[in-house]
Amino acid sequence: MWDEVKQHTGAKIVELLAEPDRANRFAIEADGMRFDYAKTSMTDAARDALLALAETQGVAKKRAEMFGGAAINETEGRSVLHIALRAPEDFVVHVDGVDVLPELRAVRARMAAFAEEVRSGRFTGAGGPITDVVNIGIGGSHLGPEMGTLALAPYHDGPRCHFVSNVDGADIHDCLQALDPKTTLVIIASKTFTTIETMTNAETARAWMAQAVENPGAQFVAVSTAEDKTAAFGIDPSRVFGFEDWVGGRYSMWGPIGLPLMLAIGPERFEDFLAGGAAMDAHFCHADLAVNMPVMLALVGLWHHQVCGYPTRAVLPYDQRLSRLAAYFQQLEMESNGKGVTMEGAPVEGGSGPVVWGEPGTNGQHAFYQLIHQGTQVVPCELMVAARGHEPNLAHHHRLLVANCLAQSEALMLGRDMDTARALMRGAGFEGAELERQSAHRVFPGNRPSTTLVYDQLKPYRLGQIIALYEHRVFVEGVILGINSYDQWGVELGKVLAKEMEPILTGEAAVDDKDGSTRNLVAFLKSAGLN
Ligand SMILES: O=P(O)(O)OC[C@H]1O[C@](O)(CO)[C@@H](O)[C@@H]1O
Repeated sequence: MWDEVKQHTGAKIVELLAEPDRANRFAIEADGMRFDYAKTSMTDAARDALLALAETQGVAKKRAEMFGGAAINETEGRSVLHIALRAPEDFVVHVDGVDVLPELRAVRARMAAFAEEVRSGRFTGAGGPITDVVNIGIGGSHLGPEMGTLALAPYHDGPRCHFVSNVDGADIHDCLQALDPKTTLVIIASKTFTTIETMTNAETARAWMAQAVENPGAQFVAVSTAEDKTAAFGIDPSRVFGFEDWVGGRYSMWGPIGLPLMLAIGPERFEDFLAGGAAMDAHFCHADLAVNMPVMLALVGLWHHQVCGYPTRAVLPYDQRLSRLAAYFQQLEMESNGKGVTMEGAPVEGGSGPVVWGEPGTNGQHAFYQLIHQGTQVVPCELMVAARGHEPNLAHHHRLLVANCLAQSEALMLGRDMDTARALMRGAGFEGAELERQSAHRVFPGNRPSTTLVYDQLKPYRLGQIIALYEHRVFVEGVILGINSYDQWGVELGKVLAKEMEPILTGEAAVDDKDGSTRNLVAFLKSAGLN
């Protein structure tokens, strides 16, 4: 599948950029955002070949199937309809013959009414209006609301929101110790309401609240598809916000899982966030493939990993408030496309999705960028930055941020050759063998690819666009690879073995069946005070 595209590798980015109008022909501007992929080694011929692949692999057909409610998550027999959570008024989609939009809108209206009650102080805890909200969830029931709430901090005018995910007791301990149970609302967010981390933390939170509050259940909210289980936990149905199993966990922040974000920024701004997502959906559905942002972002991703063989990609937002974006994209991309077999069960050609990682700039520049510039493996960088921040009195900070973002992509591309390094070191007084040695350390190979996404400001609408852009990128990559991007069987085995392991630690089950390494680790932990 990749042979034709592979013939087009090896171009020098600076030479490509010297071609007429490359900077415009390898960029897409739509609805207030510009995606620049001119600083990659993708040639016109490579792009044509990749676009041909997108056509033959049926991206447009699959896209229509997804938006039409077909059960494209074939291994679980489910539709994939997170797009319905943010759909415009005139959108209609049926699942098993039922128009799903009215119910989704009814739940959103209930969420909004509840959020307004909490934000206005009409909904009270035992000690008065709610000051703090603790969201207990993990994976898709945690990363989206946490990332989004951090990202949109300038728009917060509701209660403070906190997030607990890890089963490590340190997480919930450190969160709760600063809070007053009488004015705290706890959201238990779990699609299945069975996830061990979330249910363990939920029990701990309930016990914490019961020490100070007569009816702790009254300060609990549940977000789940499993309404029988939320009832069994003792949460009144009026405070349960349900959603359907055709919304994948990592795609769920648009619906009730986004409740903490709605509480923090208010229902109206949450609607702006949804509108941004819907606008990206419209672009994805209607723009030609060659000028379609999610499609081209996906083709750049495939170009770098499956064609050029770069093992990872870095997400580098130049925005401190996007500090959890890389973690969010890690789940979105790696849980979706980290699959070794195609929908038919055959090995994936060219490998599954890459490792995704990153940190906000400029912090990363003083840490791992060394390897990105001079290490021996190429790391394609996905940069993003807003034209302006939210602190007009600190505009000079923001200018520096933007300057660094642009300078990094330039430095990665240009590099520094030996002659330039020699000139530099000669100027510093070196000569002979020492000049050669010192200069070698100051050479940058260059020709390192990056893409840059720019927009005016990180407001709710833009965040919605960015998240939907990456969701559809994952979809397109998955379709071309032939992967089911919407299941996650790879997380199951560890869960099963952890269940077996716990009784071994308490001594209720024997360790003898385990391998020697595990037996020794258990023995050491026990001798070191395992509790
Ligand atoms: O919302 P739940 O059912 O608690 O699941 C949390 C997360 O766990 C996973 O199933 C992985 O273990 C994710 O896909 C999901 O987002």
